[in-house]
Amino acid sequence: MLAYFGPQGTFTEQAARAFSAADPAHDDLVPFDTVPAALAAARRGEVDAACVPVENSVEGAVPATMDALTEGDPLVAVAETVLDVRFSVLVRPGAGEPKTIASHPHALAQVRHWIAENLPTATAVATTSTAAAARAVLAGEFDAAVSAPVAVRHYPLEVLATDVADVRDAKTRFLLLRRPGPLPRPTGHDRTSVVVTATDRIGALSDLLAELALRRINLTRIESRPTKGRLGEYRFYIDLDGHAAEPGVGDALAALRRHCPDTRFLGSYPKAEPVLRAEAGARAEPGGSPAADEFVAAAEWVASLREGLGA
Ligand SMILES: O=C(O)C(=O)C[C@]1(C(=O)O)C=C[C@@H](O)C=C1
Repeated sequence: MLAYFGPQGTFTEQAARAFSAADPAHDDLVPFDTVPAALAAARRGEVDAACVPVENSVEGAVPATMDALTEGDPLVAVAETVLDVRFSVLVRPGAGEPKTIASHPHALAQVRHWIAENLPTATAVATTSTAAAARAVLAGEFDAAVSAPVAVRHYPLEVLATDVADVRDAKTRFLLLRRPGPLPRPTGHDRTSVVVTATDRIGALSDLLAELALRRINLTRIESRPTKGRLGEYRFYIDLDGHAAEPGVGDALAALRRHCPDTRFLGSYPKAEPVLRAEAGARAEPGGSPAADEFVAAAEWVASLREGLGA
């Protein structure tokens, strides 16, 4: 069973269907109304895995996911997928000019200009998800919903506009998370995610990042969120190229853990779009760690010293 951030008709449901198509073990999809609820079901073992959004190319990180990943028992990502995001605006059949337009805050932020141009008098209202907005429009709570195009299959509404997006080629990345277990096998196009809390001292963050640079590991994303403890104390969510099974990445993870004992591993998993990232100039070589051979050779050398076989 696979939990997803629902209800039915969210973009996350589409992502969950992509994961389920790739792995027939996930043929039973169960919607949850919030990201924390979907992740909690995976933590309790009620479902095998949970699918949640993690970042959008226009609006950035999904804070609900970031917070829920560090609160409670660990979960690790085993796969990711990226979806194109374009919206449909749905209304009740025969309704007049919408006075209210509802959606997930990330979705509203991606159609702000469209609303200003096409429904200038409508008030935007936040709902828990794009599909929750469609459900609320059906119930008469709001007049229009900014939804995933598939939502109209689940809710008998009329399509006022399709292909709505202020930014062309917007994309959202989704993770498939489960309780810690054997890692997916390295593919040569992997990503590793980790959360660290940097202590409040000069150079703390730079020291952490230097551990990656020294090992020639490409950092693909860094986001911060407050720890919610002291003002000014932050967690850093780090994505890097490579797999924990690779010597250089494993070595870097150990170094991060030495700096920061509450480092939380969030998984090593195949990248959804290795070619696009490479084209963007993030890195030319496939595989996580260009220096993998050097790490193996150096570790073998140290092992031989310890055995008294080398110098
Ligand atoms: O509400 C949904 O349909 C979702 O799946 C969530 C979400 C998001 O969190 O960004 C996913 C993709 C879109 O960017 C808008 C909303």
